[in-house]
Amino acid sequence: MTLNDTIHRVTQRVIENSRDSRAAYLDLMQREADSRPDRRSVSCSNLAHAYAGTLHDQPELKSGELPNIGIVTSYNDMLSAHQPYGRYPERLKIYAREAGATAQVAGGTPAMCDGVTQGETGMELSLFSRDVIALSTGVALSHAVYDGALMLGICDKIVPGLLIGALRFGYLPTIFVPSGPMPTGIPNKEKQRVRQLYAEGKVGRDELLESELGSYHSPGTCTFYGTANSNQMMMELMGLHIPGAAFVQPGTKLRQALDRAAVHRVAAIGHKGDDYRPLARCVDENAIVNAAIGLLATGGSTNHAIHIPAMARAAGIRFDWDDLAELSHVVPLLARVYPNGAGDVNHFHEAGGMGYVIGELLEAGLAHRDVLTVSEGDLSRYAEEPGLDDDTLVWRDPGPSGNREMLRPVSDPFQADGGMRLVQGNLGRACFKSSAVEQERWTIEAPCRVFQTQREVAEAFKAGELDRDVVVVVRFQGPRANGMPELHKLTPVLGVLQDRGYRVALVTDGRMSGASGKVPAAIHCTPEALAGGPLARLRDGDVVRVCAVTGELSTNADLDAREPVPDPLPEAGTGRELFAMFRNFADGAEQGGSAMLATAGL
Ligand SMILES: O=C(O)[C@H](O)[C@@H](O)[C@H](O)[C@H](O)COP(=O)(O)O
Ligand code: SF4
Repeated sequence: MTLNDTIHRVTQRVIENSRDSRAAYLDLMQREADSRPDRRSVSCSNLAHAYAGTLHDQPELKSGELPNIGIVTSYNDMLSAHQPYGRYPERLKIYAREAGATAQVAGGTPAMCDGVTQGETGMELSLFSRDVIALSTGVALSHAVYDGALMLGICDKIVPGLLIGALRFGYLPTIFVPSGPMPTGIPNKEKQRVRQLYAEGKVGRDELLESELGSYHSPGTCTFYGTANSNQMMMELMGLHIPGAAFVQPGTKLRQALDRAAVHRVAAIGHKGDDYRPLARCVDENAIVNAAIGLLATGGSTNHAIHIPAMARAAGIRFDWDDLAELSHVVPLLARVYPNGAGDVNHFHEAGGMGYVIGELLEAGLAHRDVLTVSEGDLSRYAEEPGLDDDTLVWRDPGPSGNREMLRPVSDPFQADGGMRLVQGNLGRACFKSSAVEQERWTIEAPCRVFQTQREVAEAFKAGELDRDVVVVVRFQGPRANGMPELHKLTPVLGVLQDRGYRVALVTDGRMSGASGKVPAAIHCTPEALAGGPLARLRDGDVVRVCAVTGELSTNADLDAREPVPDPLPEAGTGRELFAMFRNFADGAEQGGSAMLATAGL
């Protein structure tokens, strides 16, 4: 099947817009590769420092003949998703020895859980933690003694941060190693129901905690299709996983076989072999467009409207929301996973999962087959699903959808177009995740109430002031104002208002969680309110229109005739004062909201 025209056109535009920056990136990677032909060019005292801690592997390392793999781990056991990584390094080192290689933990990165910081001040560090992770990855790999890299990370900011960091060492072959979702707990919709009851004061804290623990109950990634699981989807579509590794649960034999395969594979695709697959060449314009296509076809997290442009920049590629919106016109919605549907990622995986989605997209000419992956060949391998035949890892055709409530073919999708729309007008440009919102709510026009904190919204709700058709505006939540927190704690409140029969929408320059949905929301509004953006000129009662059908985000108020309200002062506490440089130099959400990339001139 030939490639869809629109996808072809968008990709050509991305290539054209990236011509100079991509050439400069590839040139730098080539120079980096050429300047490190061999570890034996590193001085002996430097090497001795690198090897001193690796008692088992010193003889092999000394020979300088075997590939040495750097592991970058984001392990901590506060993130349920990352808890399984605690034991990974020792196992990965054993697998490396089997493959005639050595492995070292090159370094660790922080990893924060947005589930823990949701609605708290710690959330104001969250987006910038991606750049801290990229910097930490850079620090880890700056010890130039590696021939390949393995990235251990799953959750929201971690995968984008690892990828951004690793791309600056893109001459190394690099594989992402997920550790899989936790088993299904209580249905996510039930969890949401109890939250709404709590917001209305109808159940108490004990009942709420019981329900939350029924959902988040053991090690593994949380099972909603939020940012973490969207990351896993993207790594498949970019060909950076062992095919089908995304959603295999921790502690299973299959998981172990996939981890083992990742180590064997990264040892085989280094520059000394005859199948060199450096990260810089894997992540090209086709791969970035594929990531966006996957996001749209599966109704993935809105956070990736920020992360994809940021990841692309690290590879010298320019990708923006016009590209995303144009792709969204032609990429059908093939999956409905909570918050866009009832089932979770385990159900999605059982129904055919990523193998099915990628197979459908490739078959219909809706994704680039032609990408260099870390596996053999092109993206076709990712249309298969892994399994065990006795103890041998095999890949099979996933067959038809095992559950048409959550996974559908291109010939009969949930929606003819993708799950994300661009809305724009005199209030700026914003993202609207249409996949989670009922179509009759795609247009909301109502007088607005303007807030500057989530807490103020909750108070107005409790006081009954929001019991009407309303566009809730929460401003000064952009990257430069306060680090662009997720405002997911608004979901139960706005959900209750919607369920009471009101027409409600949210407009904000902040983010929502990948777990948010249901309520129409124009988010990541850019330019942000700080320093005079249009949201800073809105007043209570102005009529605001959000329309995902026509792509509008506007008000009938004469904004030009008004002065913006003054910027709030930055707040201190929970370490926020340390992040001033990230806030001060961050660029817009559409560019990735990154001070690191902006000041690096990338
Ligand atoms: O973007 C995301 O996917 C979120 O950051 C997610 O990781 C977060 O932790 C949720 O806010 C928790 O979701 P619940 O509200 O369902 O607990
Ligand atoms: S998926 Fe979200 S809530 Fe779950 S561990 Fe990761 S960051 Fe935390």
